[in-house]
Order: sequence, then structure tokens, then C-alpha cells
Amino acid sequence: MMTTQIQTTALSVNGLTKTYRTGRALDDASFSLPQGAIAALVGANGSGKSTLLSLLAGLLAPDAGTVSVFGDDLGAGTHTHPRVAFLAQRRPLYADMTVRDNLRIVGALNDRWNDDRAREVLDKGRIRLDAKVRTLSEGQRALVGAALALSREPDLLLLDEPLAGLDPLAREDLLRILMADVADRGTTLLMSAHVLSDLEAICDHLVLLEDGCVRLCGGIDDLLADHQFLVGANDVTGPVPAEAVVDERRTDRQATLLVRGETDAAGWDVERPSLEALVIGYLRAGRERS
Ligand SMILES: Nc1ncnc2c1ncn2[C@@H]1O[C@H](COP(=O)(O)OP(=O)(O)OP(=O)(O)O)[C@@H](O)[C@H]1O
Repeated sequence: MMTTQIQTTALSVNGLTKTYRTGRALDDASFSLPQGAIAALVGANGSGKSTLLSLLAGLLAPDAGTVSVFGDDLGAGTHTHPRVAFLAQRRPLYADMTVRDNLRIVGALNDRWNDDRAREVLDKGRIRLDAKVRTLSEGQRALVGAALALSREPDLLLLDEPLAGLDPLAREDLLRILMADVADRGTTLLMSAHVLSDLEAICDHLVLLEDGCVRLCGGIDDLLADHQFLVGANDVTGPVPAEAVVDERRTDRQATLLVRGETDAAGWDVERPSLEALVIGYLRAGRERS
């Protein structure tokens, strides 16, 4: 018997726009993520990633556009949603208090709270409850931040550069804990990152921002299948339509084009991009445009 799987939309963003006094940080951004997606949010410095995450977390009010989380509209002002947790880049913890007191305070502030979940995460990270937060390393603090976020049992977890400043082992610990949550609870993750090699193995969706606009988004397998590198001698001009070319590199001898969609590649060698190469192609093209 055939079964039809109906995909629930975890997050739907439409025309989201935010302007600071310094200028427009997010410009008519639209995308959606299915429930259970593990999505990487990438873009150059200043492209709007933190602004987008703060808007989705309901900590900033948009100038225009809508955000819907599991079908609930967040509305126009600053509204947090009980099914959403946000781990901000600066990991807001009470540094002079113990880990236990941090849990107690954040637990008291949230209706949805599972203290056992926090203790489980801290235990996995070998972090003592009576340790003062200020005595913890960067990696340990990241785990405390993750414990606080995961104990709210979010269905959508937003993470702003969760791996920044962590050594490879601490990154692995944090990713393992996040992935266990995804496996246990089907949590949808959207996390910003600069180092894609960390996320390549675990992410299945990508959202790429360029100057506040969503330049690329979708399932990673589909995006990779829809792009190719065409490599040839520098004098190959080939029948590639200009609008298909995302990025073009030329050295004295060789030309490399990143193209989107099926094109006639006669005269070129065709290579499939890795996720990192695809993202770098878009970022480089974006930098040249700006
Ligand atoms: N509170 C603020 N007031 C004024 N301008 C801001 C504020 N926050 C961000 N910006 C500006 O908005 C733009 C987007 O910034 P944002 O921090 O969202 O980008 P980002 O992609 O997260 O950057 P990074 O990768 O460096 O963390 C930048 O030009 C930044 O200078």
C-alpha cells in the first residue's frame, strides 16, 4: 500500500524586512523550512543572519513581512513563541551564578521547561551544576547555553553561530547533543555558521543571504543537483547562457564557471560542486556585486 507523507511546515517567512538607522539589514526575505529540517544559514559578514534569527525568535520587530511558526503568525511586534528557542551568539548567561542557578532562573521564566533535559545535556558535557559560569571554558559555556535552550523543549531551535570559538572536540560534543535532540524529538534546526565544513555532514537544508536578501534556499541535495562547475581552457566560450552563470573565475589558462540549471556543456568538463564550493561561489559572486 502506498503511504503519502504530508510534510508540516515548521517555519514560513514572507517578505521579512528590517531597517536599522545604519541601513537595511533584511530585505523582503522569504523562505520556508519543513518540520525536522536541519538548516544552515550562511552569508558574508553583515549579510543579515543575526538580524533574521532575532526576528524569527521574536526579539526584534520587523518593519514588514510575516513569520509563521507551525502555522502560528508571530504578528507585527516582538513576540516570542513557546515552541521556539534561540541560542544567541553571545550566550546570555548569568556569569557570577552557578550553572544550577542559571537553570533555576531560566526555568522559572519559561512555561515549557524540562529540568531533566538540562541535567542530561550538562551530564553529557561533564559540567558540574555547582560550577560558577564565569569559571567555565568557552566550550562548556556553549553547552550550558545549549542545555538551557534544549530544556525548553523547542520544536524550532534557532542557533546563532553555535560553534564559533569552540575547539574541534567541543564542536563535536555540541553537535552530538543537538543531533540527539533532532533524533529524539524531531526538532527543526536553523543555525548560522561561517565554517561550513562543520555542518556539511549534518545539514539537509540551506538558506544563503546576500545583503539581506535570500539568494539561495532549499534542500541541499536538490541545490547540489541543480548546480555544476564547468571547467575548461580559458579560451572556451561555450554555449552557456549568461543568466545561468552564478560565478566565473578565469586564470591565464583555465576558466571555471558555476552554473545553475541544466545547460549545454559542450566543450567543458563538468564537475558536481560540494556544498562548501557552492556556497563559496555564491559568496564570492555576491562580494563582487557589492
Ligand atoms: N543593532 C543594530 N543597529 C544598527 N545596525 C545594525 C544592528 N545590528 C546589525 N546591524 C547592521 O545590519 C547589518 C546586518 O547585520 P547582522 O548582524 O544581522 O549580519 P550577520 O550576517 O549576522 O553578520 P556576522 O556574520 O558578521 O555576524 C549589518 O550591516 C550591521 O552593521
